[in-house]
Amino acid sequence: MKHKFLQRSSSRKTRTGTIQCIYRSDSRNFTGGIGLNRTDWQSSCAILASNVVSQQPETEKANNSEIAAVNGHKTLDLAPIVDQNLPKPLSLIPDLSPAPMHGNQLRVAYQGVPGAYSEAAAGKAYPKCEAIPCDQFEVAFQAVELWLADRAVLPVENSLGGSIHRNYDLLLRHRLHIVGEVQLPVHHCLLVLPGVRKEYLNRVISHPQALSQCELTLTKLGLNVAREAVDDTAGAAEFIASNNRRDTAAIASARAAELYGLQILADGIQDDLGNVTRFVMLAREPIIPRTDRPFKTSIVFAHDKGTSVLFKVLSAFAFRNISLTKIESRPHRNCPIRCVDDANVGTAKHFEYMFYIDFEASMAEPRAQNALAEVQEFTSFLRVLGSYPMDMTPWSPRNGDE
Ligand SMILES: O=C(O)C(=O)Cc1ccccc1
Repeated sequence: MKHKFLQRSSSRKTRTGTIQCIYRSDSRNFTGGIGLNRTDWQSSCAILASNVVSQQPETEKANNSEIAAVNGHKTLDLAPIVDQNLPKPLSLIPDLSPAPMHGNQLRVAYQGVPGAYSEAAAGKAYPKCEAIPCDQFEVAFQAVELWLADRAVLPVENSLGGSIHRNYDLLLRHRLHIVGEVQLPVHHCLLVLPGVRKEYLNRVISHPQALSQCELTLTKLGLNVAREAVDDTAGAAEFIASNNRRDTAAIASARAAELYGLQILADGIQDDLGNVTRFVMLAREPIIPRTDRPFKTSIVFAHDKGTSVLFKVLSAFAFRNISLTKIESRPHRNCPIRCVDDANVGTAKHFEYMFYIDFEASMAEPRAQNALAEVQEFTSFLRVLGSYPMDMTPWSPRNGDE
């Protein structure tokens, strides 16, 4: 895996001819998508498939590697990198010069600097990829939208900390498709400059998820010092090294210690051995759903009014024996509050929500198509975020630690 840098841009490339989302024609307030009056899920899939094949032949190749990678036990194949050679993350894209050609190597944008867990997730999903560090998630999304990268990798949930809500919001704001997932066991270390002892420390810095995943252990270690959140774990390690901070420790990976010349003061400091983060892989085009291996599908929906909508939606899956692996609600950004007039009582305010559901079926399966056709009946907005192979990697506490 090699590195290069991307910068942020305020411009966007216009996209044409692909189905971004499928929702009812009476949906409003949402951009990005082609409305279909009455969903024919079979033909939608066929359209998706023909778009993929005709517009982007490279996707076929990537599909195969996507499917192979999530089912295999691949480890990151990274040669040690000298500090000065480490790339600085993309922050601003000053112009829209065309992306350099990289032959067949898949370019995967991630948020953070080398040594971040997202980089490890990119390596697990696409073992021979070129990982491209970006300073923000927005930049990683833009990198794909502007063809500077082929995939973006996004952490969405953690077994200890739960959903990473901001990233769910990003999925909705952008038009990328989920084309894969990886579950990465996360093994945190406490990193300091060589020779630094616990007693010298007055601050621990890291990504907010890492800080919350290690809270109890830090307290047990007697580290009742200030916690400070930074953008990514490896960035915290880099900060200590480049600023020679002998009063600060970082929570990051062993690989970050190696890359930035830090010492591991404590190893495996996550509060739970089974600390796993789930990442999704995003692409400009969806992959063709298949039925010959376990697939998962992610959807997001909203509803205008009506009672028991959630119950009805859940029953559409339950009646077809489709298991849900996730359900999450987020306040509705475009329409966060609903006022209900009641002549006697006045005006009541209700929060409005977007619901995210992951279910264990492929959009190529009639039962999934039928379930979504039914869900569409009860909802004002429905978007398929992606149908993709499930990460079936057998898991044990030390398997695949980064
Ligand atoms: O900061 C990183 O290294 C990330 O990739 C985000 C993250 C942080 C903590 C656990 C998993 C992912």
